[in-house]
Amino acid sequence: MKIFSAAQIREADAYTIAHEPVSSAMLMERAAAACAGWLRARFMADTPLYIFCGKGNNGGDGLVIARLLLLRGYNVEVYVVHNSDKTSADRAANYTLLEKEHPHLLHHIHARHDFPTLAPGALVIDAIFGTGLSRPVDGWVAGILHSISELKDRHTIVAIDMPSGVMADGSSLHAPCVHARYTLSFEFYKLAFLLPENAERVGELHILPIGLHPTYIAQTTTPYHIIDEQTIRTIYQPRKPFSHKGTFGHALLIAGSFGKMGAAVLAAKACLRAGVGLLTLHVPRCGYEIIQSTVPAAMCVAEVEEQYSIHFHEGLNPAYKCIGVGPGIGTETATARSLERLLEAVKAPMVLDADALNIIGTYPALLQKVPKNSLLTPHPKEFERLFGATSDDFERLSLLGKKAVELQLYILLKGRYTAIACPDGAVYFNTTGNPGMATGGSGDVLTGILTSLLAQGYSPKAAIVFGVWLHGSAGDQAAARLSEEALLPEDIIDSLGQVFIRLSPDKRI
Ligand SMILES: NC(=O)C1=CN([C@@H]2O[C@H](COP(=O)(O)OP(=O)(O)OC[C@H]3O[C@@H](n4cnc5c(N)ncnc54)[C@H](OP(=O)(O)O)[C@@H]3O)[C@@H](O)[C@H]2O)[C@@H](O)CC1
Ligand SMILES: [K+]
Repeated sequence: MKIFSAAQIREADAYTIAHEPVSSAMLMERAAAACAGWLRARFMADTPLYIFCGKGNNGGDGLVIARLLLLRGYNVEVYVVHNSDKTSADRAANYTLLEKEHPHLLHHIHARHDFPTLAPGALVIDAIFGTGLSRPVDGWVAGILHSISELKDRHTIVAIDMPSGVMADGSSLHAPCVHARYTLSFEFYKLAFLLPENAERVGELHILPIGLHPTYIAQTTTPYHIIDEQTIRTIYQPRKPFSHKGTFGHALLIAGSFGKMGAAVLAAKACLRAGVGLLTLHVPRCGYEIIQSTVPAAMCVAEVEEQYSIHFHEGLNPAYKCIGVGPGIGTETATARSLERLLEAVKAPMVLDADALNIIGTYPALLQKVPKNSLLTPHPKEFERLFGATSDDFERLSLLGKKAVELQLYILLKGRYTAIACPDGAVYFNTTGNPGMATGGSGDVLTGILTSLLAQGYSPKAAIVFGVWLHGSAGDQAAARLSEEALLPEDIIDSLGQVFIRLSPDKRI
């Protein structure tokens, strides 16, 4: 699913009006009807409802929502926020319509002291600004956004299309914004919704389809995409009946050290469950019995070195189709030296995570030695160590994209919506996964999955997009069974099977 900019959304709007028998007023009606339907399904007609409307089309949506809910007997008051002397035509027409039928329900806000006192338990609809916001809000209008946000703990705030004050395509980190409990947005995710700095403002996000023209959507390019199940189904390759273990590749995982063998065990189990044909683990001496007894399906190469692996660049089996390195290996100087030699020796794309990334953070010259098209999986702190600090999430996203192109690597940035930046400039956001997965070990599971998919012959782009989605989906399956609180990385591994079954329904017994 594509993520469009505010300008492209306006074009989609205009294209739909030009190519379908629908006027801009009808499109507004459609958008408002989708919101009214959503609200009616969740809130009773006697809920006191306050709708704050701006002077643009977002305000127009608010006025139509008011009219539609009044028709259903809802208890509505409308407050027009006079943020501008100008108004849009569709908004003006809907204002006239409402004024004719319900003049006593219309109120006007020209200053902060015009803000009303709300009845207890009220529902507040924020339809002040949407995708047309062109600059940070200031003055008394900023005060109104503030007054709405202050209601958050006592009232339910629902933002229409965007929480007012949030810019669709740029940072509004320090700008006054409405903090909504729910955001009902039309047709597309907006880039701003996917970045952590807006999490508290957007609240629970619902995307409501309003039938924008499919041709415009298909023809228009954007670097930003949401990973959806439809895309995953085109990537996933079900197994053929005459397959054998050689068909699914031989992976090497370099993981674990004294006190961190759990990382190796988790990565190994995930690698196997994600379908690799053969798996070898390279561990220090202290890990040998652990691996042999907990992951019997894997082969194990143990070093003479007791606590840390420092010779993993030596004697690499040419049969390895993919090497994953990092979980729990530690950051000893000798380990770093071995990593450098490994990076010099290997030409095929690898998976680098955790301590491998921390080592590269300490010796940044190593970045240039990472084989092209490798997968790097930093969390935000590791990302900062690798590429430096940024002042907001938009700047960080742009740095992520820039580095992926410059270094010709796939770099993902872990988060609620993990972002995957590709060497061709595309960025994919993943929506699967849940806060239960924010546990030590969850990243090791991802490393195992990615190494497995690369070894099986998935292209680096297919492997990272599929792998991140799979990891999140398995986490969601596990959380549904066990709760987010009780979720352990092992449960993500155990749920991988259910996700594969979901992808290939014909395999169900
Ligand atoms: N295709 C779709 O998805 C559909 C979209 N639809 C809806 O249209 C919405 C977009 O409408 P839009 O373009 O009229 O812009 P909108 O968000 O109402 O803001 C414009 C107002 O903001 C003002 N303003 C701006 N910055 C300001 C500031 N800093 N401080 C103060 N004022 C500021 C600006 O004032 P001006 O700059 O003119 O003085 C003007 O009054 C979209 O979000 C969705 O809700 C549906 O109806 C149909 C299908
Ligand atoms: K809004």
